[in-house]
Amino acid sequence: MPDTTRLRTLLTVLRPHRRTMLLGLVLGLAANGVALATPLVTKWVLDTFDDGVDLTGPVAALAGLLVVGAAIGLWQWILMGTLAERIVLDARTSIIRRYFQARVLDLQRRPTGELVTRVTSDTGLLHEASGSLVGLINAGVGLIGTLILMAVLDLTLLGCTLAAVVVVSLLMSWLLPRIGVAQTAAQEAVGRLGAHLEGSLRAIRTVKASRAETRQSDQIIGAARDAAAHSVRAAKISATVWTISWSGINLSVIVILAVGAWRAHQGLLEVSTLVAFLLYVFQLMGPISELTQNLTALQAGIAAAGRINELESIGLEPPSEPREPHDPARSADAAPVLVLRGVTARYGPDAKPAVNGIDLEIPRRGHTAIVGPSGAGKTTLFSLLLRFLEPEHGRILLDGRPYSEWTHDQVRARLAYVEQETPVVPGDIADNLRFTHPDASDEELRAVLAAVRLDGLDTTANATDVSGGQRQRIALARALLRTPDVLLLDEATAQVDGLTEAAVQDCIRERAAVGAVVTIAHRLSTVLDADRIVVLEDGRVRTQGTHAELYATDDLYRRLVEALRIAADPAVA
Ligand SMILES: Nc1ncnc2c1ncn2[C@@H]1O[C@H](COP(=O)(O)OP(=O)(O)OP(=O)(O)O)[C@@H](O)[C@H]1O
Repeated sequence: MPDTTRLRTLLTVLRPHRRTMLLGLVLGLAANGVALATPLVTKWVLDTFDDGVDLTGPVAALAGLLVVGAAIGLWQWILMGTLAERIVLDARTSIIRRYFQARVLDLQRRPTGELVTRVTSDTGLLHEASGSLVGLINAGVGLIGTLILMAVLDLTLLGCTLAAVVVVSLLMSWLLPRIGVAQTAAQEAVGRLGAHLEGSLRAIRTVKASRAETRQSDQIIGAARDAAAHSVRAAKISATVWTISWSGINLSVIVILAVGAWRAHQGLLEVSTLVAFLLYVFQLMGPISELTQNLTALQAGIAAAGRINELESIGLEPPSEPREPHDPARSADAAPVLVLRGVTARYGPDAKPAVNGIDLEIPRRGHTAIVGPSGAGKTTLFSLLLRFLEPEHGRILLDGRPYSEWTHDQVRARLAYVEQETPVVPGDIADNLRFTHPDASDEELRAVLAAVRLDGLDTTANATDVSGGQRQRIALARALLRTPDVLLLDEATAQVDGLTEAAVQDCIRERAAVGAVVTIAHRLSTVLDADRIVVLEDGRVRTQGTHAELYATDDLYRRLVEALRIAADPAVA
């Protein structure tokens, strides 16, 4: 991304705060004015001292300047510090909201850890950058103001100073862009570090069982080393710029002292003027170091803004505009609740269709089981029903109305989904059960826990402290709270205990008596229990019917059932 685009992104982030920045700038300029006046007032004190007149006025002016300067400086510091925090918070808020409005597949395409570092680490860099524009203008004005006042005091001495300023400026324009490059590289390494670390911690059991701890940690530490190496490079360049600037100014102080002393000796310059001039030379260090620091911060901010801007490429789900609410009375009881007509979908423009011309009706009541070989499109079908993925061709209808006439929210409010992996969300078991319906009463929680045979489970326990089977039943209980119209259940492939299997079975049966249940069936008992079975193959509906019909007529179905039978009862093998 070109630097101008990144800079524009940074400016977009800063724009809402322009008023505060303007106030910061005004305060900065006022502080600058006070600082610029101080040497002249000092000269006035010295001159008055020489003349032997009453010193009260000049000294009071000098003291007043110091107090006012300190007060303005303090105000500006707090103002800009608060602004910086607000800008970081705004950036974090907008990214977090964007993540949760994003299309599921767009989000899942990126490593989670990388997405996390954009919120935690990249936004942090905006902190320094937020004040940098104000700082740069302030420092520029301070620099020019100092040079003008130096010109007023003595042109010859100004010549010596300018030589140092020119050398320092050239050096900065050469070295500063390199700091930006190093910082971008460091941030990218931090992103890789986050992605790798998150993935490895998530798979910690596999990592340990594979005795891959050292290999994994070495790889992750490699990313950390990269980040450190790039940051060290940035630090070295900063240090070089800083040291050479300091030395240049120090050298010019010595030259100015020598030239000034000689000129004072010749009677061409008053000693008080030399003192004031030297004070300006020391003050010059302020704007110069401010310029260096702010340019460095700006480079870091531009790098961060660039990385934050990349998140714009994450596609969002269309916003949910309130439309005509669902009227259950209007939907004919006999009509299917969900209908797919010629639905084709793919995961990328060049990918082959994951489902192809699917025609399917889900009756308002009863259990429909989806079976098919791996990669047949079962999960894709669920993603389409849940609107994680949009069809390329064809339509999906809910209560006879196409999905396009419902909001994402309205569709999802009618469905309950139990994932195969059955993840628990952060919090205790009660939080997990109330995840879809936060207002559910304790009574309701007890009822669904009883339904999945987890009565007596301590709902205040941490949700991660439960067994795999319990986790599946908690996920099912969450889906059963407040009776959904359609229960979508992606059955776990892992073997579960008999009690869990029986509990799941009973729940499916009870739900199917009053509503629609669609399962991606991985268990023989689920298939045998279904009212209707849909066989998917290569993204198409191969056939559908009851177990008896399909077993008699379809080979693929027979083979799938045999495989499940062997899995269910290894003794058969
Ligand atoms: N996120 C994805 N990105 C790209 N392609 C995908 C993605 N998910 C699935 N596919 C592809 O879409 C096709 C259908 O996959 P899907 O996951 O729907 O199959 P499935 O029947 O659920 O398989 P399994 O039983 O193994 O879970 C496969 O060819 C798969 O490679």
